[in-house]
Amino acid sequence: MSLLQAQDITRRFGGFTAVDGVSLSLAPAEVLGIAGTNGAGKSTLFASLAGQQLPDSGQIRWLGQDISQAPPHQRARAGLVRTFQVPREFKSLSVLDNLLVAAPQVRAETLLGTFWTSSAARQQERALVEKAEQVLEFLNLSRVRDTLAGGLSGGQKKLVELGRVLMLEPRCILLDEPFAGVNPVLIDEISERIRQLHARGLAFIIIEHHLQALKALAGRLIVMDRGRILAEGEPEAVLNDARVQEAYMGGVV
Ligand SMILES: Nc1ncnc2c1ncn2[C@@H]1O[C@H](COP(=O)(O)OP(=O)(O)OP(=O)(O)O)[C@@H](O)[C@H]1O
Repeated sequence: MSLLQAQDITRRFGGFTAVDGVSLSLAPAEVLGIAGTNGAGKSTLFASLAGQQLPDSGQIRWLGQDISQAPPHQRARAGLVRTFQVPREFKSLSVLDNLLVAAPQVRAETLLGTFWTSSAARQQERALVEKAEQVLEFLNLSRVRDTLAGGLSGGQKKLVELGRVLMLEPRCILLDEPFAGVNPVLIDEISERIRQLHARGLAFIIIEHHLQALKALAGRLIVMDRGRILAEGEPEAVLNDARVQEAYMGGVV
């Protein structure tokens, strides 16, 4: 059975159709890449899959269940999460606190240390801090644990964004341009973390303009153009497809 299945997704903004009848399916523990020209509808498709925007028509299934109308937090609780093209870190919170506030059980005031007195609550907080520290270690971010997130580099912010969704223990992560604004060393680092998570059984859909890095990760690639799927299949073959070459500036892929 598919982990995630989207059938005929259409999303309009006024008279403009940003996503036009897109269907895709993702197997458990698969890595699917999505590339495409600017404005092709990739992020809008993600917003429909993750629930930030409801499609005007079409159906989304998660493990066979219809989740088309489910809000983002319900999808996240079921294991489907996304990151954003522009990381949404809390700039004035430390890296550790950024992970803690992403955990579903945490109330903001607990982080500030006010009236959080019962021992069960303290135990829960300790367990969460431990979990966040493990995630930070995995992402090589332990040394910036107490740094304010607003002061991090572009690549580190992308790692924090990944850490925040890992706190939700997902089965599938939708990554929106994980390599945008990231230096080559951190692109390798982020790619390696994705590989490790994939080896542990996580599925990914990755939107990315950095095609070489995407090709190295994805087992299958979809290229979108003007709201539709232009080509789909094995990454090398898709990138060599004449229609794809044409869409990308007449041949420079
Ligand atoms: N909230 C909105 N209101 C109106 N138009 C929108 C809205 N969101 C997206 N669009 C339009 O829908 C189209 C698809 O946008 P989208 O961000 O999904 O493309 P994309 O493939 O992710 O582009 P990029 O690679 O540049 O991030 C664009 O023309 C965009 O201007």
